[in-house]
Amino acid sequence: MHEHYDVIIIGAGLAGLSAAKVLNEKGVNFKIIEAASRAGGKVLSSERMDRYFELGAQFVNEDMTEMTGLIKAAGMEIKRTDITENSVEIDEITKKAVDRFLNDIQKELNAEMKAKDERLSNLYEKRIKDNHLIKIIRSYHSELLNINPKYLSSKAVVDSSERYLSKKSDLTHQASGPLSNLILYLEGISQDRIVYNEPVKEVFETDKGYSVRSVKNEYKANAVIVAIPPTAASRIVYSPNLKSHFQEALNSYTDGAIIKITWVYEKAFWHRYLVEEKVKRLKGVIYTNPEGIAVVDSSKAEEESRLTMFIGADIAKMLAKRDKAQRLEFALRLLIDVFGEKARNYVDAEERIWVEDPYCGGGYSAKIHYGGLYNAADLLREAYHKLIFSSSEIAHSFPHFMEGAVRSGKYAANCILEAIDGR
Ligand SMILES: Cc1cc2nc3c(=O)[nH]c(=O)nc-3n(C[C@H](O)[C@H](O)[C@H](O)COP(=O)(O)OP(=O)(O)OC[C@H]3O[C@@H](n4cnc5c(N)ncnc54)[C@H](O)[C@@H]3O)c2cc1C
Repeated sequence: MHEHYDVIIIGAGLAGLSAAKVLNEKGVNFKIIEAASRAGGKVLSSERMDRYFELGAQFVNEDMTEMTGLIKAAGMEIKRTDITENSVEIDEITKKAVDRFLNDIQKELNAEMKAKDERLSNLYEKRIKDNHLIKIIRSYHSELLNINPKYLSSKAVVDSSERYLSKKSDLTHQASGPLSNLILYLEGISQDRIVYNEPVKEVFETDKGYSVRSVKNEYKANAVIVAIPPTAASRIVYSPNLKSHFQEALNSYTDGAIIKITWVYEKAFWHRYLVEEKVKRLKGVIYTNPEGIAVVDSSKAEEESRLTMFIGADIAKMLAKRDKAQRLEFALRLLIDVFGEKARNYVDAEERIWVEDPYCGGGYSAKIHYGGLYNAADLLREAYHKLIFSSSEIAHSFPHFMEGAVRSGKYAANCILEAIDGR
């Protein structure tokens, strides 16, 4: 006999754990089925005796109220990232500031992106004459969207950027301690109702509800929340009615690719950098060659000095195949090109390759490819009978961020509560 649950949640990332928190408050009998041996998904801290690194998500801002609330509930504070108004992003080749330029061009492009769907790269390659500027924009998009812009739907990109409901940068704040504390806090709420190491393979609608089959077990429930990235969800087998309703929307997404490397230094040598004959503080470096790499000052105010490099899209896929020493040397060489040999004198470093992670989507998040349904998120976030999808990608607000995942999980749980008995 299989135990019958009110709700099965597939995935114990932030979306799934946040959905579980709502269901727990309403006394619902639920179970979470997680593919990996740990909860948290793309939130992952590596902790050592003397320091920790955030290997996945790290930054928040003050408009991300669900996340700031959870960080405090988990016993931590919100700390400022050590960047100032005066900080700039520079282009590695021309050594000119690029962030203002990128903002201006983005506003112009957004209007055109909305009008007609195109491959994102076509949009600016047709309109911008300067090849170097094209490279900067391509590099910027490859890192930020972690997919080569030639594969992406421009309309979907602008649609999700409009759902980022903040005028502030997403880098301004961080938790005072490891985000794994937040995951532990949420896991504690669901306690023994999470099973690990059980990738879900099949979801079938039956006369009595749903049958969810993992690699080891079959679970029965009245309702299901599929709280995993849409690309991971597209690899599950569904009963014919679910397949015909959702599969096209799920197949509209493509996985990202990202590698994150963080170095710790004794001194923040990037605090005094000559940009266009003025000493500026660097907030990030956009490299134009190779494409798709950005570096940010990830230090927290009054804490040790850190630089974090994000390597996105094609270059991330290429570097993922090299061994660790080769990859770190390649990344370090880029820092040395910009900052000189002092970049070599780091005291500690940590990397994480997310590329081709089968369950977390490979990058910051999955994105809608050109030719897919640009409004796939709208379809996926509406319940069909008693099944609903949830993930940072499809959130109404702050998609692709932790905040979006939490909001999406809460929203999905409330929809399902309504569907099962109006609680
Ligand atoms: C390097 C990196 C840096 C980032 N930086 C930031 C940042 O600074 N700020 C920010 O806000 N966001 C950041 N993000 C994005 C943020 O991590 C995500 O938006 C958020 O964590 C996604 O949560 P989720 O629950 O939607 O999905 P996930 O975290 O992907 O969780 C999905 C869960 O479902 C499980 N799963 C998948 N398939 C199955 C299956 N078939 N059966 C069972 N379980 C399954 C997975 O194992 C995983 O545990 C970053 C991401 C990365 C990778």
